[in-house]
Amino acid sequence: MSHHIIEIEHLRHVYPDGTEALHDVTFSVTHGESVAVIGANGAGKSTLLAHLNGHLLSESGEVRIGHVPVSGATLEQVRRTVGMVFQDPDDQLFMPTVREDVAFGPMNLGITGEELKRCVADALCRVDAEHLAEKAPYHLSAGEKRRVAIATVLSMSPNVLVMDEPTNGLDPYARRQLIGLLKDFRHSKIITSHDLDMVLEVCERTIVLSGGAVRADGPTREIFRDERLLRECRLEKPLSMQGCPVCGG
Ligand SMILES: Nc1ncnc2c1ncn2[C@@H]1O[C@H](COP(=O)(O)OP(=O)(O)OP(=O)(O)O)[C@@H](O)[C@H]1O
Repeated sequence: MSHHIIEIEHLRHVYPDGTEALHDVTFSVTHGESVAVIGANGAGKSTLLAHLNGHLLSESGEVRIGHVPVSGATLEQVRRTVGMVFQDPDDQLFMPTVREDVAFGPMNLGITGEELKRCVADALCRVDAEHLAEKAPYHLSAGEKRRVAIATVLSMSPNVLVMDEPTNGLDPYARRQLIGLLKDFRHSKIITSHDLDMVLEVCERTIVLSGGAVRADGPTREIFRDERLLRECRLEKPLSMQGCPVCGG
């Protein structure tokens, strides 16, 4: 049996207007791995993530979750395994209250009664949002919305967590909390972000996309030490690796 939870082979994506957003992308992710996908604006990160739970379907190439090829026929099975947190929390929250939003996923999986209550309470607790349970999602601050959006995914206990720009809009305290949460999540995770300091802390492996293609794939610290690669892909070293601007150390 393959030890890969995600396998992507020769994936290409062309949008209806002819933009080739992904070009021959191939990589796999093993159980428990934390992988960052980084790249400049327009590099293809969100397009790649959308293929992992079938929001976009491949016309050319293949995406497999476990042994299951992602296709129209396998969407339900795939989405039980892959929990996706979107870049914009408003795409994830649509019920009258936070509690109902967090309960929506597990209810669809057939969970009811006390078990459902436990799932919801546990997910809200993990993102420190129990006090928001009865609030309307559209009344929440940007950071609160993001935490609740994460809870809607955690409540389904996914084996793979996929997050598009998870630290966007978070204040430093909430960002720090989120980093703790991500480090505690023991299953596989794939994260896109321009917050390269968070990437350095959370992900042991980094894939660099440039112009829709995989430009590099390796240990995060090695990728960030490669100044030429970063320059060519319009990226910058994380601040924590840039040394002290005063003493040069
Ligand atoms: N619906 C669409 N129709 C046409 N082109 C699109 C569409 N969505 C994205 N693109 C194009 O596909 C390419 C990749 O976009 P994508 O959103 O995947 O990049 P990204 O790396 O996530 O960028 P960012 O860091 O800005 O979020 C870009 O050239 C973008 O203009």
